[in-house]
Amino acid sequence: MPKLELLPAVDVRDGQAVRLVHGESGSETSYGSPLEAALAWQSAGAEWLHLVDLDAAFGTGDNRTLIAEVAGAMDIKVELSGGIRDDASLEAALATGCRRVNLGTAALETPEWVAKVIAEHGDKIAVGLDVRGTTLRGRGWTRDGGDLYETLARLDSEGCARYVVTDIAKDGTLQGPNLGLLRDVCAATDRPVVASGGVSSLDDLRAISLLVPEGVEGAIVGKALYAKAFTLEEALKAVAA
Ligand SMILES: O=C(O)c1ccccc1NCC(=O)[C@H](O)[C@H](O)COP(=O)(O)O
Repeated sequence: MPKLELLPAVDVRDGQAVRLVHGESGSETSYGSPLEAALAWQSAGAEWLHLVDLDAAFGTGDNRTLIAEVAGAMDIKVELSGGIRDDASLEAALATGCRRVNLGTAALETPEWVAKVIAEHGDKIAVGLDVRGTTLRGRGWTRDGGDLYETLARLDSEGCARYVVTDIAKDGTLQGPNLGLLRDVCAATDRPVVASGGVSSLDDLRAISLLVPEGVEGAIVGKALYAKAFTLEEALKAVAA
């Protein structure tokens, strides 16, 4: 059985690595230099980095230069998220050398464009399904954007390669992942799913690992690492078994 991939998160707001609670603008705790954080996860053995431009997601500017600098400094695979909504932002994201990008708002607001870029870029495109209940949220998770399962069916039919699934109610709370949601999404699609939001302990990661046979491929870990609930080395060991 393949092991669960771990993606330590670096979310960037106003040039700083931050953690939010429920993804809400204004709830951030700052953790300093994004580059230092990313290099620390890389040194600790990460194979992936989940890198988010929160200002681009919220429409409060962007950290494009810094994001490119961080992505460019990584020897590991980078998943880039936040505010990628048109040809220019997609081009800039892919030009960082990242392995793949997450589209969120665009999948809700400009489905034709998303279908086109999925056809052009294949598995370089993942779609972030960020939900409250089963309602998708866009624009930095501030606006409702339709039904999760209807959108999933549409994206599946367009050939979307992978989904990053976040329960916003869990994100940044250290309350544990929504395993039921992950199971339900895996049952609704044959594409790999990356779990995001709420991981608080090594047991949470072991519980997500048990969903690998159902289709969960990876888990994004943010707050738990910054709060030192466990180290990345411990997390990698926990999912290696
Ligand atoms: O990814 C986005 O585009 C995004 C937009 C608006 C608010 C938050 C956003 N992402 C947050 C993340 O991807 C978190 O890093 C991730 O869910 C980790 O959560 P946690 O382990 O609970 O800190």
